[in-house]
Amino acid sequence: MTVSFSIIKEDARTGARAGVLHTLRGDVETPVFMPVGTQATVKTMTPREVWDLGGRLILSNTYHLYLRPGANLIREAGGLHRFMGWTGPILTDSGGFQVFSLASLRRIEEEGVWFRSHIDGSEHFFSPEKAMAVQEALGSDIAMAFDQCAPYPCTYEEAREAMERTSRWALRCKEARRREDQALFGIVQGGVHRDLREKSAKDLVELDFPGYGIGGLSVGEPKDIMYQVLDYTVPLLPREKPRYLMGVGSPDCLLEGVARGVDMFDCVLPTRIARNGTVFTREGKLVVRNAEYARDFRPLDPECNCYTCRHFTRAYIRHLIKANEVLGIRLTTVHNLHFVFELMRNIRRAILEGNFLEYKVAFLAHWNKN
Ligand SMILES: CNc1nc2c(CCNC[C@]34C[C@H]5C[C@H](C[C@H](C5)C3)C4)c3nc(N)[nH]c(=O)c3cc2[nH]1
Ligand SMILES: [Zn+2]
Repeated sequence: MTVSFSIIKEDARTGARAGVLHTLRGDVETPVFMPVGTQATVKTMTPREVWDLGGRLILSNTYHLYLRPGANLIREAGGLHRFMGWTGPILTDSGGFQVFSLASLRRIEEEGVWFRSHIDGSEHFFSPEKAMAVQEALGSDIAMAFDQCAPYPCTYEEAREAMERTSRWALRCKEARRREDQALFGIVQGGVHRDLREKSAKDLVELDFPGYGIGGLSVGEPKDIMYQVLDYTVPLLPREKPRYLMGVGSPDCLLEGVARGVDMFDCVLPTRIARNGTVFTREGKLVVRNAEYARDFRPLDPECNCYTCRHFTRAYIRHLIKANEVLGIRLTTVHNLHFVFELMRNIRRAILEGNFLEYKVAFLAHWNKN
């Protein structure tokens, strides 16, 4: 068995659950936030720093690594874990989302997708079989099925077509599997249409995957629409299997997703906004590069005990960022990753202690204050 999931505690008043994802490279406590390592690195962080901050399961990407440095090179390096020096479990997204969002799309056919690389414009073809071959070359512990994520907004027909193709492609991914040491998760599509989500979940549950991605969300729809879709989609999935809400999210979305029974999340936000000088604090976001912090000698977040907040001030970090000193975005990244990992630790503890609802209400009261 490559990946299995144990539920430790289910919350009495919400859909939240605390669990453990068992992988061949170690156990991961859930709910879990996966930092994103787009090009085989969590930007500006060493693997040791990600681990020490609490990162246990990181996310990398088929599309990017296929284009550069190439799947065969990483296979020759002994796989992605050895290539990037990460000994914990890795989840790779299939490239379905990126091909539709990053590359300049050429043509979608039943067979697969022709696209032009966002790097040099060269032409490529991706299919369920190709996406599985690349993920097997990378050697990730969890591979995501090659899917078609419908844009938002889109017509009912577009959402139906993308969902039905995703179901057919999920079967092809399952049939293309060659590695016994890699788990394959299916991805539920269906846009914001309940009947399409029900059909997608039915198709995928019949294929009996060890875990399920919830795709097609966080694509520009209002948050309350995303929460409504989760309200009726999560219950369609097997209770004993992990649910992964793809591309989510900010602290409020993490709390709302956990409350609806989501176990796994990934988002570029914490690391991406850190690189442009914005950090998470208990009271919401703080843009430390702004002039108002030039003589502010307090830590980024007075309530935070991360390395950055224990040793440096807003004034110093602002100076580094304005001076384009690399240390600046390293310090904001350390803080943001610590903030999100600490949030997930607090969420899990609150579920285990039975006061998750109170924790969620209290956190959001501060977070939405300004
Ligand atoms: C943001 N909203 C959102 N994301 C989504 C993703 C990508 C998840 N993150 C992986 C990713 C995506 C990019 C950026 C980084 C690195 C790498 C390329 C892998 C994270 C999705 N991925 C797939 N396969 N299918 C979806 O429906 C989907 C929907 C999303 N909605
Ligand atoms: Zn901090």
